[in-house]
Amino acid sequence: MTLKIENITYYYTSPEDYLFKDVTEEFLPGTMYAILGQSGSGKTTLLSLLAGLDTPKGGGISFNDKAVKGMGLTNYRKKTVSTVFQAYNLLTYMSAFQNVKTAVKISGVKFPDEKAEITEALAKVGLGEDLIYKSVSKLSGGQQQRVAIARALVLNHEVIIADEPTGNLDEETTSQIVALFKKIAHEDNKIVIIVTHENEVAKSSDVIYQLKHKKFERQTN
Ligand SMILES: Nc1ncnc2c1ncn2[C@@H]1O[C@H](COP(=O)(O)OP(=O)(O)OP(=O)(O)O)[C@@H](O)[C@H]1O
Repeated sequence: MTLKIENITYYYTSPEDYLFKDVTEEFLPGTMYAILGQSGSGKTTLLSLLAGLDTPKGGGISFNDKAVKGMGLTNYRKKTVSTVFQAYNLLTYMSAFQNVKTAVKISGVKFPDEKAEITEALAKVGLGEDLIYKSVSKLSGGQQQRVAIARALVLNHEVIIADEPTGNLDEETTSQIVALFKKIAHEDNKIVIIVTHENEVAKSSDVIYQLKHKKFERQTN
């Protein structure tokens, strides 16, 4: 299982004004990656390519040696990759359980015992039955981010991508969420890729990519 980017190039307006060019990397299961870089360096752009929300201007992305473009971006998003955002992006008038259930419904996946799958995903992120039926608007920021992570986990996708997932959280909650992502990478053998500007998050990752001067520098912790 590998997610590969091969010679990818991206720019918004003109090719001369590229954000990155000819970047080749391989992302492996069981590994937590952090993407660091200054504001405006292109971290979110790279993530949107890895998440199948956009395609590179040059080069290609493949999963298990199949081109993402060939399988179709929607298909790739539905089957392979789940995304977690800084702002949680939950339906706040619904409970945690309903938020995860909605994601399952949208995906079209049919579980033999849906309730058990949803409850298990929520339990995995540390949310028990006392919390999962409450409106998410009544949960703390850290708990809401856990709901968003459970929503990403329930479909059992191989790639979990997160854009500044701890950006709204305090230090202690950040450590807990980072530990959770690490557990998902190491114990569930997933490819976890996190964009962050926080050194604390980067330090806990297995591999750091630093977007610097339009190039990626790779560093192993
Ligand atoms: N839709 C767009 N059209 C044109 N330029 C864009 C667009 N989206 C982003 N950019 C520009 O591309 C550059 C990279 O943006 P991106 O959001 O990927 O950076 P980032 O490293 O994630 O930044 P931050 O840490 O501030 O979120 C920025 O200069 C930004 O202004």
